[in-house]
Amino acid sequence: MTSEHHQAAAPAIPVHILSGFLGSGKTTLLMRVLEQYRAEGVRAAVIMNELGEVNLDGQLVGAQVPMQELLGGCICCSIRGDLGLALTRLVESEQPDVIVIESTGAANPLEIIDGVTETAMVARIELQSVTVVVDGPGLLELRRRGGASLRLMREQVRCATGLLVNKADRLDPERLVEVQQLVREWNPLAALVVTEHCQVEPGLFLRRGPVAPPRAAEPSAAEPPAGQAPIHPTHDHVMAHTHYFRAPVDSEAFEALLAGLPERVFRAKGIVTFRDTPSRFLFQYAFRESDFMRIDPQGEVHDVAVFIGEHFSREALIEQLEALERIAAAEGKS
Ligand SMILES: Nc1nc2c(ncn2[C@@H]2O[C@H](COP(=O)(O)OP(=O)(O)OP(=O)(O)O)[C@@H](O)[C@H]2O)c(=O)[nH]1
Repeated sequence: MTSEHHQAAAPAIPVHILSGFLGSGKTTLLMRVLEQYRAEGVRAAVIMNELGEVNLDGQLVGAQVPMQELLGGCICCSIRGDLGLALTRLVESEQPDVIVIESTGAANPLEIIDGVTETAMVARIELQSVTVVVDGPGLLELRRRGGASLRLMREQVRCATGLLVNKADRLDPERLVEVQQLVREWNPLAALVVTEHCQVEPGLFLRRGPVAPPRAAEPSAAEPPAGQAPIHPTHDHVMAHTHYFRAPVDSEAFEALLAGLPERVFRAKGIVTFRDTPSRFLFQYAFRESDFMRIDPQGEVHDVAVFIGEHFSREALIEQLEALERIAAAEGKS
């Protein structure tokens, strides 16, 4: 029974899930949507889930937007119970007009959909959409390599009610068509737009109002086609390493470290202080592209870097990071 049939009951709060592979542009889209909500006077609340121990993207969300953080694990498994708790807490304390859940890029959206719908039995919420941001060049790279991450990306695409094929600026027209065809093969039903930096028309995604219920496109996840590996996504293979910097580092050496990251590290982000420039930076790295943004963090925020990828050598990375700190310390003394 819908809420209209209950004169006394307040309408359910729409919940939108924002999913997509590591570094695809979820936070970029979230910022746009929050800006839109703000302009329209819609009170939004956000749940952010990060694999690392710190929420760097949370730095970008303004203090006026109520936010619950689920850190150090993935909502679809290790901290799934926390999702229900975070949702009920937001409903009770903030009574927002809308709730957006940004999942980790490693999450299986089916599990999150389950988590939200389970909570909807006890809290006044209603799942309205699952928007998935696809990293265009990243998808082609993963397709070349195959494996568990490709299967996870496919599962995310299958669950979507809305799809953004993002980073179109980094694809030539043929490759862009290739990505669209692949995505359409996996999910023929969802609304699909091609974007650069998640620029979508206002109102296209994460809106209030009914949408088709999320469902996995055929063939179903439970029944993989004969001869194929089961497509139950697993992200046991995805690991995160969090490094807290003990000292400012040299900017060129740091950029060289990012440029030389092994292929298996898909994603890195963090806050760094460089010894050779005056301000602090939020850095982003996804599929070999890096980006630096000057920031002035509120409160006490450590310099930290989170690296996410598939079976990479944690020891080798730690050694490189420590070498960076040692060089900076030695040069500081001389
Ligand atoms: N070239 C290019 N870069 C983009 C585009 N969209 C986003 N980016 C960049 O990609 C990086 C990752 O973007 P985010 O929005 O943080 O991605 P995310 O999916 O939230 O990342 P995780 O939360 O770590 O999984 C940032 O440096 C963005 O500026 C795009 O269309 N083109």
